Amino acid sequence: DLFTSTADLQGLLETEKNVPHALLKYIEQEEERLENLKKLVKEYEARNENNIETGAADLANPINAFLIIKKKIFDWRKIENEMTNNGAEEFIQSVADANYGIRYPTQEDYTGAAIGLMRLQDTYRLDTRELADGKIQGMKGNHTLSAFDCFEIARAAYNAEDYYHVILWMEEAKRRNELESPPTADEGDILEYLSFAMYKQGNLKQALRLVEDLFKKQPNHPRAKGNIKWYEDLLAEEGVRRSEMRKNLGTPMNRRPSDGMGTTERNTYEALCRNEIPVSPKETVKLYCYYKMDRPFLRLAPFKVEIIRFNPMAVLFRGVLLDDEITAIKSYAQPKLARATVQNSVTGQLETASYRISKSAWLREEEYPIVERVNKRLELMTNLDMDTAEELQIANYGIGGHYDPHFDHARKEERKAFESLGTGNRIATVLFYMSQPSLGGATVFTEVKSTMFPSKNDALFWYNLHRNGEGDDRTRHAACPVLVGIKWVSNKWIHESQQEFRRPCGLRLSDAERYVGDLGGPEPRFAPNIRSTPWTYKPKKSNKRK
Ligand SMILES: O=C(O)CCC(=O)C(=O)O
Ligand SMILES: [Fe+2]
Repeated sequence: DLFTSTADLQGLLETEKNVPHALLKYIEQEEERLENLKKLVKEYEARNENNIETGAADLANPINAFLIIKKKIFDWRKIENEMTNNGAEEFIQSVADANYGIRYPTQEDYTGAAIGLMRLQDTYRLDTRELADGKIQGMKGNHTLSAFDCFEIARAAYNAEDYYHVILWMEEAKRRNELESPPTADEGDILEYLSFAMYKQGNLKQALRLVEDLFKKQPNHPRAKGNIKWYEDLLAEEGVRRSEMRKNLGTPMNRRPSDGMGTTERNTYEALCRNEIPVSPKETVKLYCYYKMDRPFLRLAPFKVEIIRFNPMAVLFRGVLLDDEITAIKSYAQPKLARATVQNSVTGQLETASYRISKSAWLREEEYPIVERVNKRLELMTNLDMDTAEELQIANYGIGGHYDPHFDHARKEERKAFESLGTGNRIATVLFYMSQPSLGGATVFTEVKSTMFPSKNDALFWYNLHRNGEGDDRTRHAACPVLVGIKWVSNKWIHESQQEFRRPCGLRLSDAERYVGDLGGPEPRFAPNIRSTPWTYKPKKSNKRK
């Protein structure tokens, strides 16, 4: 599929160049075929003149008759072959085939793109008309949607039984269709879909009015008349008197359907995506940045660390991936991009899901020296052991691409997760931002309510587990849909095993880092972060001992 990744969509534009060439080749083939057919016509014409005279006599002999039949069959097959063998199928296949260098969108891409647009509309509260005008948060694009485009978006919603969006987009289709000359959509179809969606959303009177409008315009419509009666009967059942059925329509109800997410979480998630939830100055005043120099190498090349949140701690490493490294990593990942999967919490199996729309690829350090270099850097950044970490994952989001709120770590009930890796749970996450979308695409934490907009070259880091090994559910987070622009990220999921001395266990839930690699040394806010104090066991002094 193409809609799940903008990187692949870009490929579509580039490979479109090949279409004229392929079409020309097909036309040449067709011309040759028609020439052959013309030759066959000539042959037949010549033969017929002889045959008609001698043919009748030949038929008397059964052997001759048999041979004539046989010959006719073979002749006819030749014609049939020449006629049907027009290579169109092969041509279509070659165009649809990625091997030819052209990947053509499928119906699924079309639907996926439409659903992505509706997700953007919901998350960022975009007005349907403005969106159709190509306006996004005041920015004017250079394309607008026709009535037919709106109709198609509405139909994608209809197929997903999402009548909320059917109403929004069919109404827009209707409005545009009335302004267009000639109209691009079929008015009858719009009215029929719209009236059905009105009925589904609990607006019987509106449904009746629309279907009557349809009947007025198309008295021979196969369903209009029957539907009028149907809606009238339903209204009567609800105790509406006949004289009232066409009065007091009011504004139609149109409630957004609930998806898998709870309403509260969804509201928080979307508000965070719009960056509408302010952080208290009481919290922000405590934040600071420092140079991480707690490893010998870092004395020469310190990392710039910004603490962006305490409890649970998250930091941003500034400028840890160079532009050239990003370009290289993207190019390695591009041919490997595949639709991102999620783990089924019951079976542990990987599957695709509409709540995660992106494409991703894994890069092995054995294969790419740059990836090896990044892994080494990750060790210096986090002070954690990278031998047990997962390979570097690269992700590119598509139209309205997003990832609904989730945990990176496995929760207690998800026993099967990471079982095959044998390296324990995901202790920490590093998220490199490899591009900066113009609008949207933030990483948001729905429990602690923080929003982080991607900034290219930087990396976000947080611990997923408490020091006692339990999952820290305050790390629940999501990737907001990309509104305008392109989003590339890269994740490193670091695991528990082999961190025994890197991040020693804490006994209480409250044992928490105040900075990256905190082993109990002074806070970098007050002292240079030049040495990680080795972890030592210090028993509490007992009062009783003398
Ligand atoms: O892309 C993002 O902002 C977050 C991605 C993420 O949470 C994930 O891939 O697990
Ligand atoms: Fe995540």
